[in-house]
Amino acid sequence: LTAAALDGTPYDLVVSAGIGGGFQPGASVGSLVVAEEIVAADLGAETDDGFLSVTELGFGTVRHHPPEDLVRLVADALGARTGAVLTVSTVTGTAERAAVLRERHPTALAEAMEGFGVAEAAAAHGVPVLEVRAISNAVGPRDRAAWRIPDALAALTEGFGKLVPVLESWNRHDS
Ligand SMILES: O=C(O)c1cccc(C(=O)CC[C@H]2O[C@@H](n3cnc4c(=O)[nH]cnc43)[C@H](O)[C@@H]2O)c1
Repeated sequence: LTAAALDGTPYDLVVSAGIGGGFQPGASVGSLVVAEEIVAADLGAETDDGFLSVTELGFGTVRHHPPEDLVRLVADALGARTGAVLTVSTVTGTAERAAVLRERHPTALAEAMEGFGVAEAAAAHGVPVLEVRAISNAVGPRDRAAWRIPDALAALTEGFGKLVPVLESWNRHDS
């Protein structure tokens, strides 16, 4: 982003894409999710009164919002669901942790590990961001053998084929 800006050829859009865990039953394995919100779900502090996000602690943000019109257009083109995509630094591996995340983020459809960092970089450059996740596994008790990474990557590849015309015709100033 910095090099492109310095070159005088800045990007119009940043896309964070990859596989992710899906909260059930909303995001089944093999489906696609487009983020309405990109949320840093574990950035903050544990206290006697529970988890406090950095925003609640008085600094920073834990949410970025992709352009609403673009999210709708992309989700329609891909046949994807839309919801919050959580960024976590530890892959959820228990039903208890999944329930905590669901309670804190009722609109969450997926979790992954990169989206918030990518969105922070995009925001620092004033560039809009989009996050697309192909669901490779259910969020919950760890069952590595049940991850379907090739299927998810195939779904993502197919989705990207449909994404190009949408991105090419999108005018960010419509949003
Ligand atoms: O647990 C393992 O043995 C293991 C082996 C290979 C890769 C991993 C990963 O955790 C890959 C993380 C990678 O995939 C995204 N991802 C996919 N599913 C999830 C999830 O349920 N929760 C968080 N991240 C997930 C993530 O964005 C990374 O790019 C583990």
